[in-house]
Amino acid sequence: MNRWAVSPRDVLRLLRAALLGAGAELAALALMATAAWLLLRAAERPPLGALTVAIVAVRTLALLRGGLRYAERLAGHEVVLRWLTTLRTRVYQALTPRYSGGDLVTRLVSDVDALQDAVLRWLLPAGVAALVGSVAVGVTATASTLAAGVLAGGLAVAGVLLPWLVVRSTARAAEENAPKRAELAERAVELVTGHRELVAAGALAAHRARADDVVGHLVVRERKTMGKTALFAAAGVLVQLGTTVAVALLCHASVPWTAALTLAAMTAFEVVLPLIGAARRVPEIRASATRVQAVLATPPPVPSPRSVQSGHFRLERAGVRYPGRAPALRDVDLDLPPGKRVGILGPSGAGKTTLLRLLLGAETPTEGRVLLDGHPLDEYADLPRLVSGAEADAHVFHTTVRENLLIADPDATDDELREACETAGFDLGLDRETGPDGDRLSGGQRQRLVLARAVLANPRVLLLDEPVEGLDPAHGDAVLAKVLAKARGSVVLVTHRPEHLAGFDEVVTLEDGRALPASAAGPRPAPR
Ligand SMILES: Nc1ncnc2c1ncn2[C@@H]1O[C@H](COP(=O)(O)OP(=O)(O)OP(=O)(O)O)[C@@H](O)[C@H]1O
Repeated sequence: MNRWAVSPRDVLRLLRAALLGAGAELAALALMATAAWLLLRAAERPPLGALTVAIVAVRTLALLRGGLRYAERLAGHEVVLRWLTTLRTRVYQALTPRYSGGDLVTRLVSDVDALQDAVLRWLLPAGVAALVGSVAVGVTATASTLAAGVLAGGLAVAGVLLPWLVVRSTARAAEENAPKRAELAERAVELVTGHRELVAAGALAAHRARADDVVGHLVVRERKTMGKTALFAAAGVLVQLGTTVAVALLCHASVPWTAALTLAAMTAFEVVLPLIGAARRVPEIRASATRVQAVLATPPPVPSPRSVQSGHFRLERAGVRYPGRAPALRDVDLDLPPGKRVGILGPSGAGKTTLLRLLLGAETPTEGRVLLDGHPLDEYADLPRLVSGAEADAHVFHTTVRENLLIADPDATDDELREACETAGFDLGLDRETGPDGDRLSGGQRQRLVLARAVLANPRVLLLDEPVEGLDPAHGDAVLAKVLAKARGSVVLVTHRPEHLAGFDEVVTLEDGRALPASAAGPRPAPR
């Protein structure tokens, strides 16, 4: 099996579908030719016996055409659906470690579906058209090589040149429209997510007008492209007419045989002409295929069997730089053996969350190294079991409080869940619905639910990102003290309040992504 997950059996199945499709179209072609021959031969009033074979052939071919078309649809869909099942599994396996949410769905559903269209609407019809066209040219050659040459030329123009022109013009239009499409997507998202703010500022109409402008621009461009495609399709019909007339004039055979060949030529175009319309989707399919190929080409990180031993983290001159931005973090050294408590201070944007994300393995250092027991973090499959916590953007599942907590400890009893809630200062009932990503909770409740989950998980390395920021100071201090008292291993606490770090083993103060030297960071908190 190759990178595209196409097995030799798939190729055979595809070939079978193409042969069935070609059979159906050839039956249609023969039906037209035989019917024309029959009509004109009947006009010569031959004995009925001379027409019997043709009469039976017309009936047989009509039945055969329908039957073969049905069989071709079945065979074509069978091969595509089987192939897509394997391909989707491969793409999913390659995607899950690298993407999530909408991006994953887009790549998995839209891109792979586009490949289905590539086979059913493009590859199979093109194969069938080539087979039918070749047979039509071959049969015409028995009467006149010149007519056969003209037919071959006409079919090549309608089946190759015109679809290629459509692909070229659609691809160019897509390229030109890409910035406007991106702008439209951005404006649409702004209109939806920022609707309330836009209404409050009285700017909704202006924003909507700008979005309408973009839509108007795109509609004009789309119409132009559609117009061009329609012109190419019309040109295809003209080529069909011209070629058919030429075949009629150039075939020096009996009248019934000439009529049969002429109608056969015309019918051959019926198989080829749909390729012009189908060519419109080629650029889109090509883009999807490139994206799927890129996903499949990069082997997914294979989690090694390495499992955590002592759980000793070490940052060595670690840094993170987002493209086109000043470094979010640089040259940070940190030693975090089991049981050590480290506090992180620093102004907004100093890189505190980025540092936690490095320890979680959610961010890869662009400079330096982040090691766990001496090995890079991506060598561990079970990292989330060791290190977790209450990150600012932790996900709240759309279910009840209980289910959200049980994720941290599936065996916990209701009493244990309540105890964790109490520790985190979270006072809603366990059956309370949380809504999508916790939007039926207040900001503070959401934050404390995430904290209760971290308490319940009780990991060997607990990371807390400003966990009591929304609470009033006295209540926040009490909650934090309880949470820290329950922590069984190392703790890294990001906070704006140095008094939270009393008793911590080390305090790192970040500024512009750098750790300040200890003397510049102010007095160290009292030891525990
Ligand atoms: N995904 C991202 N892409 C680009 N820049 C980012 C990204 N995430 C963070 N940054 C930038 O990196 C810098 C550090 O961000 P970080 O979230 O670590 O700061 P912080 O100290 O946690 O701030 P705060 O106290 O406000 O939460 C900031 O300048 C931020 O704008």
